[in-house]
Amino acid sequence: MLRTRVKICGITRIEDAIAAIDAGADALGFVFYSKSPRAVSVEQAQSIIAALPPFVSKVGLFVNEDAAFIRKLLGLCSLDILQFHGDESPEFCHSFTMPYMKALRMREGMDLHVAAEEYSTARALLLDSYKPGVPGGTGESFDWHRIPNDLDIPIVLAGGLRVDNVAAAISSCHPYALDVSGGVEMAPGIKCPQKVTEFITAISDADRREE
Ligand SMILES: O=C(O)c1ccccc1N[C@@H]1O[C@H](COP(=O)(O)O)[C@@H](O)[C@H]1O
Repeated sequence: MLRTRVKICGITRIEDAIAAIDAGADALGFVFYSKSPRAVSVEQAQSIIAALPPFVSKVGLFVNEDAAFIRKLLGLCSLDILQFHGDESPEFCHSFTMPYMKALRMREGMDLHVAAEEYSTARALLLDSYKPGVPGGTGESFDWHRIPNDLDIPIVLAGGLRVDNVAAAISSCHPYALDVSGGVEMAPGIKCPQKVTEFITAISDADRREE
């Protein structure tokens, strides 16, 4: 059975991180973007990461951040992969010699074949909804049928995912992974363990149905 991976983004508390891992999350996202309600400080991320068991991917999310800040952070926090959620160029994303995903907001006219070529050094493209002036965490989904099925790069699907739409998301575009933030929260930055569990269970159920 092909298993759709799960990233729970916007982790701000140790207990939420552990609950997500216990529920089966593959990756946890730490938002280093000060304008987000889910932003974490370097110290906060350090203490959460220090409490995690092995074999869970730690993702650092940035929006048009200074290279110097990112480099300094990489020396302080043990991250596994970077998520660039702004207008970062392929050269910028690649310059940290770390695995990275490039988030693309699905504005009209977005050509994913061109983007996949541009960001050919990315480990995945993360596709999110486009909302003018909001870089991410919009809670809104987009038309998943816009994703071509012949892309040569893993797709991480994001934007407005919830327990009641993950099955449709998986059957429409068979992404490598789903990334959720707002859909599993009880308040911005505070995850709801029950929603996280239901979300991951719904993914496993959908994967089984896709067999
Ligand atoms: O989570 C945020 O606050 C955030 C802020 C700025 C850029 C990206 C952000 N999160 C990412 O947004 C998408 C969708 O989130 P949601 O499920 O619709 O709330 C996801 O990739 C998060 O990693």
